[in-house]
Amino acid sequence: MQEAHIVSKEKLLPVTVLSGYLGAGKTTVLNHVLNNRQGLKVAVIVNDLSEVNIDAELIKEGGGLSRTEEKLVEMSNGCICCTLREDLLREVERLAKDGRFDYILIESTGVGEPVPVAQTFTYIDEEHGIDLSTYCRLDTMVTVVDAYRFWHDFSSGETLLERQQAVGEDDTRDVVDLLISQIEFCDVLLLNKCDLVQEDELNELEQVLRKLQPRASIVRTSHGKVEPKEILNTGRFNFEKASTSAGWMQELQNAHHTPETEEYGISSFVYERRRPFHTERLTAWMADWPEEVVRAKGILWLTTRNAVAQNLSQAGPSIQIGPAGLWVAALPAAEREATLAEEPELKLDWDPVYGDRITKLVLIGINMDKAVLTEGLDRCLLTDAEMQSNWSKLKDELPNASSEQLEMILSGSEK
Ligand SMILES: Nc1nc2c(ncn2[C@@H]2O[C@H](COP(=O)(O)OP(=O)(O)OP(=O)(O)O)[C@@H](O)[C@H]2O)c(=O)[nH]1
Repeated sequence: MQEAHIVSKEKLLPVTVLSGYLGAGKTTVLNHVLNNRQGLKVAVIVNDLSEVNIDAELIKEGGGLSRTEEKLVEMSNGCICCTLREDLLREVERLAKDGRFDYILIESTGVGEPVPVAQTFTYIDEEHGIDLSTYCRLDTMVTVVDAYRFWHDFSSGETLLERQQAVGEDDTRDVVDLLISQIEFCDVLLLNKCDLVQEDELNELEQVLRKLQPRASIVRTSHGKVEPKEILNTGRFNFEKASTSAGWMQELQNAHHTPETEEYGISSFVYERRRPFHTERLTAWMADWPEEVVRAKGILWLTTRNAVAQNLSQAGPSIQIGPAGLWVAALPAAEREATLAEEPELKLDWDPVYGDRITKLVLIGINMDKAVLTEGLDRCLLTDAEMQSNWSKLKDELPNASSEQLEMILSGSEK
């Protein structure tokens, strides 16, 4: 029988997770905090993809942990966001039940995604019957950004596999997509290695990060020297807020339009149209992606995939398009009515002719010319004459139109 373990909310063990790309300075931050932790008894979990846990060695050498009173848990040969998720659950449960610690600090691998790690603390794991929220609370998600290498990594166009940093053979992520996912889901951004970057460049980078992630506090550090109170016991984590904190999402929901920064020309806007794209023209436009657009994200209406809304996600040179789900307008009548009855808010933005079909794209960039970009995208929309033509003759050379999707498009299309 499972031992009952009920802890009052104030006594829940706080947890801080450090994420950030390889070499950004996570271990350096960890060592600094351990050496300045003001009497807190800390348990540290260090995750390394390889068999040899180098970071754990660096922490032992760092001398910030008391050998008798504290604990260093090494989790090697996998990633706590995927292959070692169960091990993470069990370790955290064990450390919390131990009752000796005031805090758990976790250093994720440089290639780890923060969302699944946060989910581990937020949701009951039905499979293993572990509910970490009865023992501990996720206090702060921290992302360490390497101010010196940021733009190099952001614009490299390389995949993790090409850099031999992938979690496995099927890990097809681009370096930039990983950087973006770490920045867009966090409570605190540590802009580290500031000693290596000019003030002006730092100001610009900070403004870009602020646009990409308006909710997080941004702290500049050199050699990981951060005030522990910036990342411990901040009480900042909130899954709901973190999940919707990305700059593009805030912009899309119109909740938070951060003003343009004149000095560095960093801005954002939403491109919204109730007319589908001519897929070939849009593909050509995207192939020559305007490099002043740093991040674009949103939903596309493509003529050649008229039944399925498409997600577009771009960061630097990485552009991904994939199905987001059927437009409600493409559902058979009975299903459509049922969906509208269930989700009446859909009616608020329902077009009498096109239903929920729409393109809504957030563009974030440096020195963007909104008029030029808007004109460029408008030229990719169907013309009035094309709107009247037979859309099934239009070509679609986007790579991920699987036959299954195309089938849905053909049978679901009302055109
Ligand atoms: N100049 C400079 N070097 C730094 C700074 N922070 C860390 N470093 C160095 O950068 C290198 C990587 O730092 P780590 O702390 O090991 O980075 P990490 O994010 O833990 O790296 P992985 O565990 O490989 O993902 C080390 O050689 C550090 O000494 C900094 O602010 N300035």
